Amino acid sequence: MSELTLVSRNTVFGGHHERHSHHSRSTGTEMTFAVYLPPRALQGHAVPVLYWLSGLTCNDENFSTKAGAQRLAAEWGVALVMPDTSPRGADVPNDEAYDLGQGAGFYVNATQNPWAANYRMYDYVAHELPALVEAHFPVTQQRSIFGHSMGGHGALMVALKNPGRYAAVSAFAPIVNPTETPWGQKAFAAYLGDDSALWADYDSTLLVAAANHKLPILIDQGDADNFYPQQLQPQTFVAAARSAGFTVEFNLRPGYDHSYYFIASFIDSHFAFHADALGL
Ligand SMILES: N[C@@H](CCC(=O)N[C@@H](CSC=O)C(=O)NCC(=O)O)C(=O)O
Repeated sequence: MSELTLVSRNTVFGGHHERHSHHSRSTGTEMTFAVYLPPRALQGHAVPVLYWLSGLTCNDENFSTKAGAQRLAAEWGVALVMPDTSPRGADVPNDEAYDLGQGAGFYVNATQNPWAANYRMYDYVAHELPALVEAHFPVTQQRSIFGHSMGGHGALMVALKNPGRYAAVSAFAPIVNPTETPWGQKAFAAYLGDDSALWADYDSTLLVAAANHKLPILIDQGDADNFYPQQLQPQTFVAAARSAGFTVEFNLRPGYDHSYYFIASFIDSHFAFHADALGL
């Protein structure tokens, strides 16, 4: 278990918003993540954890500073964990495009060079980070997960691949079918190779059809999102999930785009959804 180095701590809504760095055995790099500990945790109670996965170009700070989530985490008494979206560093492979390389790890374990050595974000967010969080902070083993865009893909995919680990999953404008849409096809070809049959293991729309554990799912999508429907296609996932017997709430939000303004507008309902699933 790696040691944590405290990077910063801010008091917000009576809790602590902390950034920590540590050596990751998954990525072989120094990783930074943020955790929000609500007042209830600071008072000595173990609290459930809500994991947030961000989208392309983000690190742990986008959601921390733009979504308004700490007020809700304080009110509901849940910890929030916000990882980076890729390994980083001068020695870590990168690409000049915003949708590949640093800031664009797609939450997969890369098998192709030059990415394979460091781009193991599936192992990081699904296994290493939860173990680290549960060892270092006053949290229970109750978990839930949500995310945005590339992080919405990550949240749905990680939840579906780990039955019973998460109480619920929700997403804002998720990339639900990366094997069939341009962002996903580009990233999966680079990270996983040209054999598209090997991509299915990370595609939520394909995973949901075969999933036995039916956790509740919530998806919000803005209809003024400039990446909708070309990159996102949430209705494809919703149809597959409902056919497989999942309960899915899907909201198409008139006038909303892909930004954190959209996320901030509906973050309350995502917290209420996860709180209900966590029995809060
Ligand atoms: N720079 C790109 C668009 C990048 C972008 O919109 N990133 C989104 C996530 S998109 C899917 O994963 C984001 O969350 N950005 C960070 C923010 O704080 O808004 C372009 O120009 O098209």
